[in-house]
Amino acid sequence: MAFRLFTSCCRNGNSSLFLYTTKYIFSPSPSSHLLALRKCVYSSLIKPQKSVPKNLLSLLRKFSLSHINRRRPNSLLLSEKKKPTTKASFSDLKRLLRLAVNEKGRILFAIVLLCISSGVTMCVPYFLGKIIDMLQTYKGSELKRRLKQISFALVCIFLIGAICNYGRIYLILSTSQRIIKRLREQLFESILRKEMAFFDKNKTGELVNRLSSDTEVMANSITQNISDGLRATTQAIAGVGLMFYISPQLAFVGMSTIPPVALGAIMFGRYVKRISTKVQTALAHATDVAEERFANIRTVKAFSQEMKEIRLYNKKIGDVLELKFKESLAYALFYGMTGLSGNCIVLTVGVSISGLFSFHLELMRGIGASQAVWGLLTEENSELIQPITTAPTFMRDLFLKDILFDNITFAYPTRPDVKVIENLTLKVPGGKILAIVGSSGSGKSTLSQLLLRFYKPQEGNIFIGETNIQDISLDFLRQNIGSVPQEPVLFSSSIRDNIAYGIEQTDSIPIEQIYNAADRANAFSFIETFPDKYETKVGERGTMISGGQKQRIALARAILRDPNVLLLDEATSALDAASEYLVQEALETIMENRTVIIIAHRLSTIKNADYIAVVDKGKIGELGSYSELMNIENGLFKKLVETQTMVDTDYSVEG
Ligand SMILES: Nc1ncnc2c1ncn2[C@@H]1O[C@H](COP(=O)(O)OP(=O)(O)OP(=O)(O)O)[C@@H](O)[C@H]1O
Repeated sequence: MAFRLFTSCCRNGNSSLFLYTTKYIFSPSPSSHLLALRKCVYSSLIKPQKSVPKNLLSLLRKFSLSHINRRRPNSLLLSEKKKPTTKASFSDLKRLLRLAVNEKGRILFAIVLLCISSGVTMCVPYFLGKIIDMLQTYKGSELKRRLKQISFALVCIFLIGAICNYGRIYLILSTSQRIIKRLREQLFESILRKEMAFFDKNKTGELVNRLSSDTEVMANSITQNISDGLRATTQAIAGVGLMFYISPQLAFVGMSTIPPVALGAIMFGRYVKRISTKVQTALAHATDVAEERFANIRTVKAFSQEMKEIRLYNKKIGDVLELKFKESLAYALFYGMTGLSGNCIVLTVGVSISGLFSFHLELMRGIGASQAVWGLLTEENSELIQPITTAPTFMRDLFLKDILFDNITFAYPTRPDVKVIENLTLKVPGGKILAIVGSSGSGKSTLSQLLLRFYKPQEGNIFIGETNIQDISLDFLRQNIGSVPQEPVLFSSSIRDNIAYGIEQTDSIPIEQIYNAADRANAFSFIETFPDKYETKVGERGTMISGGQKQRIALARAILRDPNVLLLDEATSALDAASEYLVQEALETIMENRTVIIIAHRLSTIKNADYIAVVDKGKIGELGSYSELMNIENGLFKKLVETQTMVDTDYSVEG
């Protein structure tokens, strides 16, 4: 790929890309590889499209994608499977077992320990026989001496067995946890990299359940289960061998029960795999209900809906129980059958053979649980996210240019038939303030989501200067567009961490920069009143501080990144006059020398804007300054103002 890029650069005569690509190919160290790679990507940002041919840009994107994937040698993204299926296949099993490849050293050692401890267990009948022989053969002090000897030998052997067992169990359990950890890391990364549309379609609780429960079932099926299965295998081989040694005829009679039981085990295995997939899905639904209710506990309580929610959760858990009953029935039937066949053979051998069958059953359970996880661990619908680095100033200047929404048509992927935006063209002049107004649901926030590339329009393009935003790397784009949403979300950490959110090296950022951002957002004084100041915990989603304080922390967060483009979504509900004033004052100072797109609900904001765009049914209905729009007889904007949709704030009274 690197060489294709190289030759393409030569062909197109692009000197800077040529230089960077050459650096990448010939640079000796991995860190300079990365640097050269980043330069390649960034160079695509600063070049106007005309000088970087399209084929070269797409090659560059593919190249960086292949690089990102190479960064993850242990990646699980191996399967091309798109949707989870319920059909058992050898590749499912192979894929599940591949999870254990990185742990093969530990697993092999555990197997050696298992062989020793199993050997010890199998020695017991032999030694018991010896003791019985002694009791019959020897008397008095000779018997005592021999018993002492054999007891000492037995204690030593049992001790070795115990140590091996200890080592085996520790290794297997810790290996299982290591696999779970890796699986969860990769699953979390894969989920987080999905496009926004994926999150519209998948529920949070379900994803959380995949992350917590499914991964555990999968890992256990290839660690603990393999250990138990191997123990059963060694014991079965030794037991069957012994049976044939003692009486081949009897052994044949006893073994005749194995084929029907094996057939039954295979059928049960398939059934358990299907049930396991259903159980995990039902559990995911139940987790989703719990997660959503906990997250919105204030609404649940305010509407006194506790009993209804309890009933709903009980119903979901009831579904899980029903499936678990079916699973238990299958297990009970299975163990009943294997127990019966075990009794038909010699008891110990029977137990080992039934252990083998249950190994198969557990493996099927693991495969069942893995179906949805494999579905999530694909590159499908994933965004190419690169680590944030500070871009040079000359590249950031791109974001001072005009922003053009060029003939955009868009429908949300979950509702493809409803065109939220249709043939919309809007130019936001660089360095100016544009207020977007319009009735609720007219598509204002959608425009900001398209600019942040949360979604891709079905038709049309968005340009910054002459560069299509699709040709700008995602991290670079989002790093340079500061966004303050209508309802800012804080994470359950300290105020300091929340302000620094979005800065890659949160710990190394000088505290003065945080103070400065807080000061500019008018948040400094209220933070100082808290006993723990910047280390104050804000609670889950910032529930421990007020709405106005939350907004100012979110503003400080946006200011700290010093973006050239600001996207502000004003809250529709009015804050108290003092908070309103402080937020507004902060906004006015930070809007200077930036391109600002503000989804406006307040008259004061609208009056301060250079331009006002009225969005009406997914199109731009009117565009102009405040006085221009107010002068349009029966105009959309005039009507909006007259019908008091806007929040009019008069700070002179209470501010
Ligand atoms: N994630 C989504 N999936 C499907 N439809 C959506 C999604 N988000 C918004 N919509 C729909 O798109 C339309 C435009 O929504 P948008 O949020 O852009 O409106 P808005 O003008 O910002 O409204 P408001 O002023 O009330 O915030 C609405 O009909 C809304 O229901």
